[in-house]
Amino acid sequence: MNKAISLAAVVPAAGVGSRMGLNHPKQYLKIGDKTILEHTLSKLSQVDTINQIIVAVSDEDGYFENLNLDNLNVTRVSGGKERADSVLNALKSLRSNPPEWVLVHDAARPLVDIADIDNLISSCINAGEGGILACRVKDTIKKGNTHSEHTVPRDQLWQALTPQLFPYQVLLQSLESALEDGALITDEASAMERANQPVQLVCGRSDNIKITTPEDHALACFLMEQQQKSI
Ligand SMILES: Nc1ccn([C@@H]2O[C@H](COP(=O)(O)OP(=O)(O)OP(=O)(O)O)[C@@H](O)[C@H]2O)c(=O)n1
Ligand SMILES: C[C@](O)(CO)[C@H](O)COP(=O)(O)O
Repeated sequence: MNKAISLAAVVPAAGVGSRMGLNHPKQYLKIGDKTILEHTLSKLSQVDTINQIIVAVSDEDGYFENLNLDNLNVTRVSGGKERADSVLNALKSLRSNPPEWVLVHDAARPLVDIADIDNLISSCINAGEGGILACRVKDTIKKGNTHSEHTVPRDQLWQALTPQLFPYQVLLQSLESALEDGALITDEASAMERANQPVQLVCGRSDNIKITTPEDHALACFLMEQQQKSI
């Protein structure tokens, strides 16, 4: 259990899911009886340390209002063109009553383990610096486009996951500055690295997959079934 801290969760959920190839955003695909987004919000709502949940949703999204959020304390804000824009919009919405810390978690990662989230929060709060869930790569990694140029040494390679947890003001400033400069920001850690801020790598489960392509959805359905059996 983490001591009482001021921690807000931000859930970027404004993507179109183009790689999933559907006629609706992938976060509304079902896994069992709930949508991916409902699963993700339900997971975050079970983390005692999280005081509020801000979800960035496209203004054109007609699905969110039909979700069964079981009276979850969730606030909707507008998404943006890219994931980083959606996250920044959500961060700006917190300026009037800023939290100390903010945890950003992809809507598309419903399988996240609550124990991993608690571990990330403990690691960051105890160290006084931000960090991300990550897992070491398990395969041999090749560099190249359609032909292998060479094998990349993998002893220091990690796959970045979410949640990613950082001090709120520092993340807001770092992300705002990065986007103003036109930097390519695909996760919060890259904005923090750009600002020379520390980013801890906290080991997380590799089944915390981001549901991106059709085969990910099939795998997620199996994994969620296994997860629910173990509760
Ligand atoms: N403009 C965007 C783009 C993405 N996301 C969110 O960021 C998370 C990770 O992004 P990704 O997996 O790339 O989702 P999509 O952008 O929807 O997928 P694709 O790139 O295949 O279109 C998702 O929860 C997605 O909803 C967002 O909030 N706003
Ligand atoms: C944030 C992230 O999930 C970490 O791996 C990833 O960068 C999101 O990338 P995407 O292209 O927006 O899915």
